[in-house]
Amino acid sequence: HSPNDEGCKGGTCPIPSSSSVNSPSGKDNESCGLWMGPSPIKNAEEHGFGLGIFTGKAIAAGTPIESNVFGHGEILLPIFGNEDVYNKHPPLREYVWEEDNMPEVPVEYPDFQTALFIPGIAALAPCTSQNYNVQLNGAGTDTDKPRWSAMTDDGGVHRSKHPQAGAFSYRHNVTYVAVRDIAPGEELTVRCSDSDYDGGAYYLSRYSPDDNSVVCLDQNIHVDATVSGEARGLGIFAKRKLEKDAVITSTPLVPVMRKDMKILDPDDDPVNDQQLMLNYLYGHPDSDLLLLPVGPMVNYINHNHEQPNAEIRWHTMKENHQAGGSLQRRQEYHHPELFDVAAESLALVHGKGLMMDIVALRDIMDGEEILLDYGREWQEAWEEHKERFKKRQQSLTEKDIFYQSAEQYRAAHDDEVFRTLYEQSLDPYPQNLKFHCFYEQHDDEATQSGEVEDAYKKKLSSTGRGFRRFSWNDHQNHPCLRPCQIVERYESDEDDEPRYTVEMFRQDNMFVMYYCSISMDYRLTDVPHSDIKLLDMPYTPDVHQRWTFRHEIGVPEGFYPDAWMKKKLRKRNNVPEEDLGEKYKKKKPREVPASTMA
Ligand SMILES: C[S@@+](CC[C@H](N)C(=O)[O-])C[C@H]1O[C@@H](n2cnc3c(N)ncnc32)[C@H](O)[C@@H]1O
Repeated sequence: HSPNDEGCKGGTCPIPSSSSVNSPSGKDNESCGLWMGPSPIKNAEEHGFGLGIFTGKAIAAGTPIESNVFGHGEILLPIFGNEDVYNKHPPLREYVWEEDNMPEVPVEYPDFQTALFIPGIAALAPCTSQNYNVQLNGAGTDTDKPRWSAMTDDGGVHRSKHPQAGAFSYRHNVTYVAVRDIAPGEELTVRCSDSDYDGGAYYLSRYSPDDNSVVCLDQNIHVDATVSGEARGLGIFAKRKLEKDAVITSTPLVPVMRKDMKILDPDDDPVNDQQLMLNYLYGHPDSDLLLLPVGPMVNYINHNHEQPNAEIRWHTMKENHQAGGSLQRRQEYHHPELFDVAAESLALVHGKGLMMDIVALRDIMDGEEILLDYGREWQEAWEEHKERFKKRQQSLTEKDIFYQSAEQYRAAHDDEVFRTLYEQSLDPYPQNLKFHCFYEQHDDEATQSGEVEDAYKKKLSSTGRGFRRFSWNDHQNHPCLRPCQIVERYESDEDDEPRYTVEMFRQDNMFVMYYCSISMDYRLTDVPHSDIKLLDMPYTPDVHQRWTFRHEIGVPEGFYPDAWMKKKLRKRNNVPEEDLGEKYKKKKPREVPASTMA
């Protein structure tokens, strides 16, 4: 890339890697290892809008980013059963990934499409199919098999004992890994199927603590298991002494309408109809507008009603970075003029956003957990939830008491081989678990190549039934995940990993993504143990139960401007049509196209 004049305004210059300024031989930044700032790439490549993430220090190929910088990876918040995220293209669409990057997630909620939201790098960094410098852990080098990985960990809660069950995400520790050496100052770019822009090195030419269009991300905080009262899961901790009024971290916010957090209820299943994501959104009871933090690690911040040590405030921009100032609109994220826009209109605007700061209310000691007060409404809702939970505990069924999620089952039986159908008849698995196998869908291929066995063809034509048989080794890539049952187990000549013969049925098509459906029943041999997953049956995990807690985080009184509040008679201050920012819409595609996509 050649230097681009536009991108250099405001001191953020895309500089070719051969440049002597901030070149790959540049020195590590002493004060900041990872920062967030106006993205030269988004500006120069017209690739979405807003902030990017930059490394202050050299990163060697193979190094995990977030777990290195923050001590832990990001949270994963699936958005279950919300096709509007794709169809209506709200601003949230710019920040989510498609479900097939982690096919075990939509298995939980197969009736409607699921989107994957991971804050931080996954949400903010520009993505490209070539010359990216980081990719998600688990992605491997095989382009047809992204298989992102997240840790699943319920923090020790059980649905029969803990009111926290299902109220926070059990999926976390998602980390990007450098795919090549990355130089100090370089913008992080992530892998996806988008080829509009072909990657290459871009640098934010400076990081200055005085420039508040740039936020240092790792100076003040790290992530660890929460130690705060009734919170469970993870939390954010001070990694040095912070003075009263210090900005601990800042985050861009994405508007979400309250109604969009309602889940389409699948017909027969009594599931919670509020997204888990609601528990991570900020809002006011008298407003339909909710705000989703998309900056790194902020979604881990827990609540303390009596003794918070931090509060949220709107980010302020110094004069030279006020909207319309020296930054290009594509790079200017914080737009205070949105305070005058009505909630429903704001939730349609692309190309503009708002930032909030997490600010110390008092001096905070090194190692203290950062805690916000989620507000009185939240506290009351939580107390009510606990009461309801206690009542429910008096009438628990054995099913609830002895419930074991797939994660809990796996943790207890990690080193066991999988039992075959025959073995299961003597020693069954819990009823809420089901085997799923990765495979390569190849109906078309089989019919076209005439590969289908004669016997099978005959059987199929006479009865319309029968198994299509093949070896798992016939294909290299296995992006599809389907329910399967285990027929046989045997040793392999190649390694110590057991192999299995499994069967998959057409009738299970309704539980899988459409392009993974099969038109005949399959019998696969040689399936390796590592490509078979014991997963929760649809709608059974804690997060989908009606009794789980759902409530947004309350913003302090006065935080929301008047224009965002529900009022019967208020003159709407709508954004003019031409300012909805259509050109800033950026599709966040799947990481790589599944080979079986039509
Ligand atoms: C923004 S998340 C906080 C991060 C969460 N600990 C995690 O690991 O994902 C908010 C949710 O965490 C839980 N939580 C946070 N603080 C809590 C508290 N003081 N008491 C009970 N639950 C809390 C609630 O389930 C709440 O809806």
